Amino acid sequence: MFPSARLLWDDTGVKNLALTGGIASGKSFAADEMVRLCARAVRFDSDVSVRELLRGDRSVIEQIGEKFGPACIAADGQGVDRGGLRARVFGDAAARRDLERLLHPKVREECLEVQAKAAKLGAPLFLAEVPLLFEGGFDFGQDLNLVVAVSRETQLKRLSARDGFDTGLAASILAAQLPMERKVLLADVVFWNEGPRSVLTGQIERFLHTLLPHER
Ligand SMILES: CC(C)(COP(=O)(O)OP(=O)(O)OC[C@H]1O[C@@H](n2cnc3c(N)ncnc32)[C@H](O)[C@@H]1O)[C@@H](O)C(=O)NCCC(=O)NCCS
Ligand SMILES: Nc1ncnc2c1ncn2[C@@H]1O[C@H](COP(=O)(O)OP(=O)(O)OP(=O)(O)O)[C@@H](O)[C@H]1O
Repeated sequence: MFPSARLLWDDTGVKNLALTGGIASGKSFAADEMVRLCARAVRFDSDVSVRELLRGDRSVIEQIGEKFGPACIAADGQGVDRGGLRARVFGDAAARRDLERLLHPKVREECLEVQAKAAKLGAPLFLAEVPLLFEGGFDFGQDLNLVVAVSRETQLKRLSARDGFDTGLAASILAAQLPMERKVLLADVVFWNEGPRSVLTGQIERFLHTLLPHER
């Protein structure tokens, strides 16, 4: 059965959605729009979870210092220097996998906690943004995998406008991710974000209207 068929008929319980895409494809914008359009939705953002671990989890910070060196620790020693760590892991696949092994179980644990809270609250929707959903086999029993997709050209343009990364770094981050075409094939639902923001908003409005016709 097409996975969304059950969701469309079943009006009870929280609908669990995973949202992914490539770097700078528009995941955060799409998630912002989903929670704006569905006020009772509960959201979890893996990138925010990672940032909190890198800022405040003493054991994570110490292990990163030991594994990847002092250039990855902030000058005041209070957290991880994300720029330093980015430069370290996107040039070295083994280091990146090591970092993922340290962080991903913690991110998933937090995701499951927020998901349990959403169910307890009786939220209609739980939305988890997981950039490496397919690469990492991230599974929280989601009903649907949503992908926000753009062409590589647009992705690189938006990434460089937002973060100012040089082309070498941008290419190595993209090389660490499944190609967008693969993500699109693995998706249950694709949002195409090549056009203006209003076009993505329109796609999300229609999707939510179909999934949750009684929710505003
Ligand atoms: C390398 C780090 C320090 C860079 O931090 P920064 O603040 O610049 O980026 P941020 O965390 O906001 O991630 C931005 C985007 O980069 C891409 N990205 C991040 N980590 C990875 C990775 N391991 N592999 C491929 N792409 C990645 C994703 O598209 C993500 O949405 C940070 O991304 C990190 O610790 N990554 C490892 C943890 C991880 O795998 N995170 C992905 C979600 S679980
Ligand atoms: N349709 C659009 N038109 C123009 N700019 C856009 C559009 N959608 C998103 N952007 C811009 O592109 C950049 C990337 O979008 P966003 O941060 O939502 O992507 P992301 O997938 O969450 O990124 P990351 O992988 O780094 O977490 C941002 O600067 C955002 O404002």
